[in-house]
Amino acid sequence: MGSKTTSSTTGPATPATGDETTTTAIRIAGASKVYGSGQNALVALDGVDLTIAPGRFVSVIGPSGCGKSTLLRMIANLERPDAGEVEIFGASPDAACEAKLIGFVPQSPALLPWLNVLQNVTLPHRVNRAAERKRSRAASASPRSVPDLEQLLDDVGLKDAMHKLPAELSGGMQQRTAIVRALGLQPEVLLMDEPFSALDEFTREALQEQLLDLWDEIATTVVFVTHSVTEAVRLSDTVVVMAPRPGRIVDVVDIDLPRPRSAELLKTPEFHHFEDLIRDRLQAAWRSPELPNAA
Ligand SMILES: Nc1ncnc2c1ncn2[C@@H]1O[C@H](COP(=O)(O)OP(=O)(O)OP(=O)(O)O)[C@@H](O)[C@H]1O
Repeated sequence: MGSKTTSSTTGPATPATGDETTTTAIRIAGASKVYGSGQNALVALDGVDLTIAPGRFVSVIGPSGCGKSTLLRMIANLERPDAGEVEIFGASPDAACEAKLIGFVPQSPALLPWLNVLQNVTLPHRVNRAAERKRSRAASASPRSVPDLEQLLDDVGLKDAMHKLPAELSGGMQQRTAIVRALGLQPEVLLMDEPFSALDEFTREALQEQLLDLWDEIATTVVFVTHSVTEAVRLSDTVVVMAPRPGRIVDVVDIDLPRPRSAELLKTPEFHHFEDLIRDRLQAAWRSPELPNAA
């Protein structure tokens, strides 16, 4: 059982092959983000370094306003850093989006209300397929294989809801639809911003289990923002702890609990050990002195 402090490399040590692109899924180096200017400048992120190996499940946790979403949005190419670099498999976030390497699941599922579940999850695929057909014709390459989206819906318990509209679904069902929609594009990196925060505890636990099953099947790299210590410990290989004012990483803790992580594991002393550890680190993050504003 181990924890690393103030290191921000997650995953097995990167061998010194010189070819970092194959051993690093996400590399963030010295990334800073300031909103506003002058007296109103707010340093949302200050000199963040983080390296994530392919296939890792990494959660980001920290007090409100510490920059978790900003960090995620930077990886997703929805924000640009004011300083520093972000790379996804050696490419810029722009190029990674263009190459469809990134899937994003926001806090609210954002389904198209006039399409049923199956149509919602297949829509991005149909749009991409048309674009890809054009590309592959030009490059004489074969298009990417299509995942079995109906099977994925079945896997998360939505078989009987495939032809229902979003308005006919519970919050948990809508969020499962959004997850399958993101996974349907077989992203190399799946970014999830508090996807289960609006759900009741039982639904949340069930979805955690289903997400872990899907992750196991699809073997993608996940960055998952959460406020829940239990959720972070259950899901993750690594938990990144952030502090606010300015937003920064203060701790990186490896969760070396066995997998699969069933609901039973949540009751074990080993699990509680990690919960306590992360809670302590979070409390320290709350108490950590405000650093001089770097803006
Ligand atoms: N577009 C924006 N313009 C101005 N300030 C912003 C913007 N986006 C975020 N901020 C500020 O940057 C800081 C970090 O925001 P961010 O949403 O990344 O934090 P967070 O850790 O995800 O918060 P929460 O846990 O409450 O969702 C906050 O103080 C927020 O008010």
